[in-house]
Amino acid sequence: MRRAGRRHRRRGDGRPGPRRRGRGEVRRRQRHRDPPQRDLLPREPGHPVSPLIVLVGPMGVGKSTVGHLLAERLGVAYRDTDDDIVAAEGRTIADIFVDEGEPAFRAIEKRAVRTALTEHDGVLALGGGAILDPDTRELLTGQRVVYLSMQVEEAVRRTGLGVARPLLAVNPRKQWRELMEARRHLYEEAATAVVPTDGRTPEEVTEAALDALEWKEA
Ligand SMILES: Nc1ncnc2c1ncn2[C@@H]1O[C@H](COP(=O)(O)OP(=O)(O)OP(=O)(O)O)[C@@H](O)[C@H]1O
Ligand SMILES: O=C(O)C1=C[C@@H](O)[C@@H](O)[C@H](O)C1
Ligand SMILES: [Mg+2]
Repeated sequence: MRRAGRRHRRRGDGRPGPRRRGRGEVRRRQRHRDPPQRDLLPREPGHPVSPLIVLVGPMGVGKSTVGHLLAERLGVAYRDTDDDIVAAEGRTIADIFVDEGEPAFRAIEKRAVRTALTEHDGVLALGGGAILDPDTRELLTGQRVVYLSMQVEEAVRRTGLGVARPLLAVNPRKQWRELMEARRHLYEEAATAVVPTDGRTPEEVTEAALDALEWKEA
């Protein structure tokens, strides 16, 4: 994990490749290069697909808001695994929790994340708890993962008491702290870059993420 200044391996399609942890690889700085223009690039059949950016972070941190802004800036599509689940299941996430419980939701989520990681080549936001799954964490190795972080006061401001977030339905401040104690290190370990969002507008967070990825010119 690092906060800025990463270097990325480049691959043949003119965009930076995902982070790899091998030795002896060739890396070049991304700064001052053209922003990715996925839609303009011809892709051979069978070309492996992976997201340009994967956004992780807790509920309400701004993954959807910033994800859309990033996608617009980079000229790529936005996708969100929570939305995929709702569309595929035909019911809300809160309803899935109530009807089937959290373990069943996590199983659905794990499949949704795996699918999205192999189908989507834009900005992909994962549900806040997706990081809990060890297989998902393994799949994130080698991806360009941006962890959007925030402190508890900001979290309470942004999430409130909304029933749409079942894990924060009762005593959100305490529940959020407990969730983060269990998850913070997982987000950090998966992250290529950590972008604090406290006191920043969505536009400022977007700039900070592009900066951390050395895509300031996008
Ligand atoms: N940088 C920001 N500053 C202030 N408010 C923000 C910021 N980013 C997002 N918000 C607001 O916080 C709320 C949550 O944002 P958003 O839905 O994008 O978070 P999320 O991470 O996608 O949440 P979830 O995990 O529930 O999908 C929204 O009301 C949004 O307008
Ligand atoms: O943090 C979590 O565990 C969750 C976050 C949301 O994105 C949803 O995936 C769901 O509400 C669970
Ligand atoms: Mg969201």
